[in-house]
Amino acid sequence: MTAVLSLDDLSIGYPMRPGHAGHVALSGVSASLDAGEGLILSGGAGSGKSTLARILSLRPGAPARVVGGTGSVLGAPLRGFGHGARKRARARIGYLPQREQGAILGMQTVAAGLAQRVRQHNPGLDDPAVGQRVAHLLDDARLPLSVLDRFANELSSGQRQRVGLALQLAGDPKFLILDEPTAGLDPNVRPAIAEAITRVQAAGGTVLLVSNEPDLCGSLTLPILTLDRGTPVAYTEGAPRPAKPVSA
Ligand SMILES: Nc1ncnc2c1ncn2[C@@H]1O[C@H](COP(=O)(O)OP(=O)(O)OP(=O)(O)O)[C@@H](O)[C@H]1O
Repeated sequence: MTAVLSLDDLSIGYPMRPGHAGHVALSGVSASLDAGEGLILSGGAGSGKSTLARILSLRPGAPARVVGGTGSVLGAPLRGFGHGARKRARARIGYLPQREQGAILGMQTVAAGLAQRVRQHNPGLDDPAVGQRVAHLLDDARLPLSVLDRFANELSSGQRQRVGLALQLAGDPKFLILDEPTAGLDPNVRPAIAEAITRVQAAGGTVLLVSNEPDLCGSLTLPILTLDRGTPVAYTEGAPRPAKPVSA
């Protein structure tokens, strides 16, 4: 079985640009995650967490580049040829970046934004089925139905983050990347995030969570990779996941 995430001595750098010297933001990162597994990335400010999360999302236009080692996500190589494979893999990756809350819906209401995302991933669904899926997504993100006709600027920042989560869950991601999803937000966001992680893993998806928040990380059973100034410095095994109950 191919690993969902495979990193071997990966280094990532920001290229030189006018007025800014290039620099290596991350080096020597190795990791492997199979379907259903997860990892927490922790570390201080500037340790390289968001840089790694962004590269692994395969979103185009990242300012950073892989400058050493090798890596792949959902079978797509992180560097070199493989644009087609990266595009296919990207469609199966959910990525909730840090601080991008304002732009999540464009000029649409929550209902329209979620329905659009559901249709993108399931072109054959009829309107009632799309509506049902949207209602499920709201439930999964612990949002009330009353947010459906709101625009992003009419939501609290915690609600916006949960809408961002629902948008990423709409495609049933095989790999879900959450970058500091609870930082600075109201405590209602935490259970929505923790439940989403557990649900994605239970469905066979893989999760990368960037977080330093003890309450969130402690509520999960995931291993923790700690970075310090661009270098991995510690790895803590996760707690064993509870066995599934055996039905008689
Ligand atoms: N667009 C950029 N251009 C050049 N350097 C950058 C850019 N973005 C981040 N860096 C640098 O890369 C390094 C890692 O930054 P990164 O944002 O990945 O760290 P982080 O661990 O996510 O920090 P935080 O917890 O503050 O979000 C830092 O030295 C940072 O200054």
